[in-house]
Amino acid sequence: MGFLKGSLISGNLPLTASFLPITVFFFIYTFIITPYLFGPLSEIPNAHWSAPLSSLWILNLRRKQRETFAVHAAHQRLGPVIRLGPNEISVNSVEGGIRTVYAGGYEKGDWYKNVFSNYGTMPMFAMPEHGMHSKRKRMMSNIYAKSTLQQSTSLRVASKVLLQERLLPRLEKLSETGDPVDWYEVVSAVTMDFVNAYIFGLKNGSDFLREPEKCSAFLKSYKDRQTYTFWPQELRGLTSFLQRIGLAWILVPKWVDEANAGIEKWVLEMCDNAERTLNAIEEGDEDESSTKAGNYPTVYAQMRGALLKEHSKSLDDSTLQLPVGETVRRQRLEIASEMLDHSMAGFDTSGITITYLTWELSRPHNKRWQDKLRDEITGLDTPTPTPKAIDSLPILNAILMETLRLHAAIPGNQPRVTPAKATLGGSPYFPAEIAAARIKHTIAPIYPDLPANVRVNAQAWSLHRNPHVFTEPEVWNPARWLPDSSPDGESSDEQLKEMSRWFWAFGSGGRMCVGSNLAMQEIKAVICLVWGPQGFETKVVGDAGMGHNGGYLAEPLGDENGKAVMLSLRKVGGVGG
Ligand code: HEM
Repeated sequence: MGFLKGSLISGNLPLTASFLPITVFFFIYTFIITPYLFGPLSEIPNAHWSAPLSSLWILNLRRKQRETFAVHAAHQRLGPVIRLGPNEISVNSVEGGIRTVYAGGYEKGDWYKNVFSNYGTMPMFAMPEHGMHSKRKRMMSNIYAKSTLQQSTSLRVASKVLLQERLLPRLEKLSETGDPVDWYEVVSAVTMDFVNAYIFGLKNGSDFLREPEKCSAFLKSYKDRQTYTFWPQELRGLTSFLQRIGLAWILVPKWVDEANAGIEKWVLEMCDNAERTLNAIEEGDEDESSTKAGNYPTVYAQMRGALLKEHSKSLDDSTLQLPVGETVRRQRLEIASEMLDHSMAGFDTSGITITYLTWELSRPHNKRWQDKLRDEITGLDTPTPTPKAIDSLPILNAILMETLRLHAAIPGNQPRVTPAKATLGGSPYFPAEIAAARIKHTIAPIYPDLPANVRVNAQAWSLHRNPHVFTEPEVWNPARWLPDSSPDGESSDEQLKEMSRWFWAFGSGGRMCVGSNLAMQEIKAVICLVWGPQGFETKVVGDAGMGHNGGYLAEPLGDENGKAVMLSLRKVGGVGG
């Protein structure tokens, strides 16, 4: 036996010795040499030395919400197309970049679906594929068109009530006490009430402006949840596995689910209230007076009507038609999921924008812009100008555009997935001016075709900081958005055109923000109130919390007390205009 054992062991040795180097070489070749040198993405510069081998580097940054800055630094070092992981790249150019990736063909994939579904059903923002998405978008686009918004009686009335009767008295009271004002919290209340008034009608929406404690509690729980989206979004498999064995709480605490359920319950109540308003109108108990009072649930009614139309069109036999109430009841959660998304997508992005805009305007070195803005708005000669009149103010527009550029509320990556036979676009034969632009890093180099299912990202943070398009990109300078033919302007028509091509605060293509016109109208109306004829002089008294979050959203990080920017308000305008 001893002999047999000995011979077996000694007989194995040469075999292991000859296989070991081959196995090691095989592994090195497959998992290190190939991804580095021969893989389809191997020509693209690596943002980190480990990028061809593993996603750990980028995942770690995402978990800490510091990705935006690291990716930007890599683009500055390595050019407009970089590799973030074995199967992931980032682009930072218009030609050979966002123009191709976001024009259609590249789908959203599961990244959005994994966290932006509500009540177990997807709103259009989360829909992975073009077909179902474009059908839904067609249903909703018209009510968010600029002309619809400017002419909406319900929105005009709601806007007047919110600004004149709720925001103004609150700001006046705060200015009288002389206490520093937590501005991010105040504007989050305005933007939440505003978007909800358009979706559900004034009386059915939120009333955070008059219920500051409720607003504070909501904001805290809404923000605290945010960091936990990393797990289902980036590591779906692991999160689902832990869910199946009842251990999901290791990654995502139970209170996060409870907070999500609380938001769903709240939005469902607003939907049910909106439904009651519509029923009252349909039954003749309420008439156009509900519109006159700002109570018409415009967005809710649009989706409900579109789904009812779709339902009746889908039936060959009209006798199969269900009563309206029953059809709506069956579609209750589908409508609520879409409304929840618009409410949440609308309030925080606009609130973040107004917060950064106010911060910039209230810093001592930007005082001249605050003065110019006040002069421009008071020139309108009415405390309640129409949205059209407000929209025509060039300095106001320049201040807002510059804020959306430097402090885009969604500056982070917007992932898409390559289809089969994907390319980043561009032509291998480029004329002299394109070659010159290429040298300046404004156009991506041409890389070979990309394989299917590669994650491709772009981020507004980097697109908005291209020094060849935006001179001194880190400086907040509204003058760049004004033509050099105007007294305060700096840019030629050509420069203005080029900056607009690179402006990406609302994304681009078929998945571009549906609420951009609402956001612009609402933000401009708030600015007109704060610095208009009834308005205030604002100064920063504390801004340690104004650092940007480096994740998908860029809300201010907050100081040790969670405060973003503290302002002093001094009433300088006349009461009642
Ligand atoms: C300053 C304010 C806003 C900014 C900066 C902003 C930005 C964006 C961006 C960048 C996207 C594309 C995101 C992606 O593909 O990952 C988007 C989509 C979207 N936004 Fe906004 N947004 C703002 C206000 C609003 C408002 C007020 C609403 C309310 C209706 C809204 C509703 C939506 C919806 C529903 C989508 C998804 C569109 C689709 O899937 O086709 N947003 N937004």
